[in-house]
Amino acid sequence: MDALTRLWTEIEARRDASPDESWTARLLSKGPEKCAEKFGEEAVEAIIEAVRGDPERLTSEAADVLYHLLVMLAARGVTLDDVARELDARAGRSGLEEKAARRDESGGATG
Ligand SMILES: N=c1c2ncn([C@@H]3O[C@H](COP(=O)(O)OP(=O)(O)OP(=O)(O)O)[C@@H](O)[C@H]3O)c2ncn1[C@@H]1O[C@H](COP(=O)(O)O)[C@@H](O)[C@H]1O
Repeated sequence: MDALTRLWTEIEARRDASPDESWTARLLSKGPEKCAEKFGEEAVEAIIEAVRGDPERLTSEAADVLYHLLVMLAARGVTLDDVARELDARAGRSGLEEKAARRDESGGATG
């Protein structure tokens, strides 16, 4: 089992745990908005470490980001499988190609 799948399984298993015993349960009990806020904070911390350029600290912050991303998804009923399917659907299509297609659809607006 890969690390993300293991983590997702643990998060799902903590849904009904006591908020006194589980950080995941505590976060989920505060609602999706709080989970989203926490994800945002962790993302900013990862950005700071990416700019500073310390690989070990960035690795640690990236792990926090991935954990809090999964909790945010769980709070809104989106599964890791849902995201994996979306990624698979994009496989093999260059981001540049996808952006060009969107530009054509919107009549030439750039971004
Ligand atoms: N991967 C994680 C994980 N990453 C981060 N965190 C917690 O996220 C919390 C972040 O809180 P804070 O913002 O207060 O911490 P911080 O970012 O250091 O902020 P400052 O203190 O710097 O302000 C900390 O309590 C971390 O321990 C995690 N908590 C749990 N997991 C996984 O989830 C599983 C279930 O954990 P529980 O739900 O706690 O049983 C664990 O076995 C782990 O695998």
